[in-house]
Amino acid sequence: MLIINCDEMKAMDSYAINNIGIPGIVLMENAAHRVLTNIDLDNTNSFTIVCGVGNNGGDGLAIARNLSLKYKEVNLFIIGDLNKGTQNFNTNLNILNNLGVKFTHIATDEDLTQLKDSLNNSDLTIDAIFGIGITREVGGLFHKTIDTINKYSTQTLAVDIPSGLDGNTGNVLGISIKAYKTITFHHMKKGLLKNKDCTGEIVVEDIGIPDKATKVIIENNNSQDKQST
Ligand SMILES: NC(=O)C1=CN([C@@H]2O[C@H](COP(=O)(O)OP(=O)(O)OC[C@H]3O[C@@H](n4cnc5c(N)ncnc54)[C@H](O)[C@@H]3O)[C@@H](O)[C@H]2O)[C@@H](O)CC1
Ligand SMILES: [K+]
Repeated sequence: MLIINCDEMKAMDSYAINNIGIPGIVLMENAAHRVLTNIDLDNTNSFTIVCGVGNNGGDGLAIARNLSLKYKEVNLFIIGDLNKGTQNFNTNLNILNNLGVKFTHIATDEDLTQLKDSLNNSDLTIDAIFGIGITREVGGLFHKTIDTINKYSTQTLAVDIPSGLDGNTGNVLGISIKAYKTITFHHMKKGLLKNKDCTGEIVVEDIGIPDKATKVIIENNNSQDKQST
């Protein structure tokens, strides 16, 4: 099994998008479908989905759409500055708006009460707050949101990486989602293997990034390592 770090994953995503020409939104849609195949949809009917405003959040929005198209009960929450959404996050949010799928923006502590009620009444929680793009310790309302999810969710499925976990080291950056299952994309990330307490079972899913992207990035890194020794 190939085990990679977050920078390598970002470089592979970028190579697939910019050099091979696969639009990021296609990878995002594939990611959403791969998450869905890991859910027992016959026995899971109500969902709380919590999204950040990066591409991990975009995955969460695509999952929300696909579930609502299957007539599942979806309670969608978004945390973060809505003016700073990534392009693919915004594309998915626009589709949801056009479909009339509503969301709650977690902007104050009071919004956590609604989150708590939703978590108490859902069969499954989907964590799409942060993935490989986490850059610092989790504080403030993000910290409280993750804490609320850990306290009230019956079971939480993490998209790519449990939010708050450092995908390279497995360290908890202040607080982390405790998932029963993590669906990670393309290849295993180093940090996931170091913190089973947060990841639960780990499943690696193919989202359509060609092997060529993996090979080019690994070869580049190997030749840089040789040059620096
Ligand atoms: N690059 C791509 O096109 C693809 C990305 N994918 C998904 O996108 C993820 C990576 O997306 P991004 O690079 O946008 O990063 P993330 O979505 O993981 O996180 C970035 C967002 O989190 C914020 N942030 C980071 N640390 C924070 C902290 N401690 N407190 C508060 N806010 C914080 C950033 O300001 C930014 O808004 C992957 O994990 C995967 O789930 C997949 O959709 C496949 C395609
Ligand atoms: K996540």
